[in-house]
Amino acid sequence: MSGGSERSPVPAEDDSDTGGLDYDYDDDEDEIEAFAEAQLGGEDGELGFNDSLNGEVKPRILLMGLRRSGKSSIQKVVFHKMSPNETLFLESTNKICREDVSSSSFVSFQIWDFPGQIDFFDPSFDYEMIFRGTGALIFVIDSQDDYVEALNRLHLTVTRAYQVNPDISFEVFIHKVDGLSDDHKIEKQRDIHKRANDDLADAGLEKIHLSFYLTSIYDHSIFEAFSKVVQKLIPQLPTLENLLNIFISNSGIEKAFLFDVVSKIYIATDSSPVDMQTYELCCDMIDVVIDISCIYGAFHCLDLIHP
Ligand SMILES: Nc1nc2c(ncn2[C@@H]2O[C@H](COP(=O)(O)OP(=O)(O)OP(=O)(O)O)[C@@H](O)[C@H]2O)c(=O)[nH]1
Repeated sequence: MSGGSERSPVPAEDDSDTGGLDYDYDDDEDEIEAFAEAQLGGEDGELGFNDSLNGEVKPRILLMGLRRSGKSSIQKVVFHKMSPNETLFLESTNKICREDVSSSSFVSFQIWDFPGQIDFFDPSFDYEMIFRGTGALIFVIDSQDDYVEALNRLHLTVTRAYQVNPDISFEVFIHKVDGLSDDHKIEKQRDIHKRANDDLADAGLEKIHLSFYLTSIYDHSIFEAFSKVVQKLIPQLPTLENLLNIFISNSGIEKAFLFDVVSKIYIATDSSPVDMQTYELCCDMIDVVIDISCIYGAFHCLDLIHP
């Protein structure tokens, strides 16, 4: 997670990095900080999440997990095009960061990035307010670390969140799997899946559904996983899938994705299974398009329009 001072809106010139594509990252860090201080300090419990967010309600995605599990790296790599190696220099975050992601009518949500060390179950911290407006909760587990504590924390987080809002999608990212062999990955996933579900069953909460993903910022797995999380927040998904089915059956095209170009999240695909290699190929092609449009694209067009 980046230090709080680094979480500033993307500067204007960054538009050129995306070929002038419109991407609105709107950080209201001061508001969040004020909220967190108010909540954690217990001095001003009246400041609520929705009060400070200029009235607009977007689906909220929470990024939670222990310290150094990789939450901020995920956000930076997926939404800020940071190179994975640069995340090595990210500082630990000590406050909640909210980010608005609005690049199209389908991709419009907020990401709330929680510092690992925060005790949001502190009685003075209004977690009900947090979970009430949440669409998806991503819990990040560092697969290269001992995950017993992470699983305890996952259980606590999920059960509390479910009590407040049973409609939340619970997504578990078994993260940093780049350091593991294929066999080891499957083994870890199986173990984490079993332990997490056993914990829920012991608490009589087997109706809570957890989705698991093996992720790494060093390959496309993080983009694929985030795509699936975001898709669950898009009410028009069945319609989009149908349209893509019609498209491939009438065009002879093998596979179709509807992409959010800037983040490389795919918003929908036809109903045939997703093959990682095809997805990666499409992502690479998008990078080429972005690079070329940076050189020849909208930026220069704007020069022509407004000389
Ligand atoms: N190998 C590997 N390292 C990763 C991956 N994702 C993140 N990291 C590294 O994990 C470290 C911690 O990442 P952060 O993003 O700062 O973790 P965080 O969960 O935001 O940490 P806090 O701010 O303390 O809560 C950094 O050194 C990252 O480079 C990954 O997929 N694979």
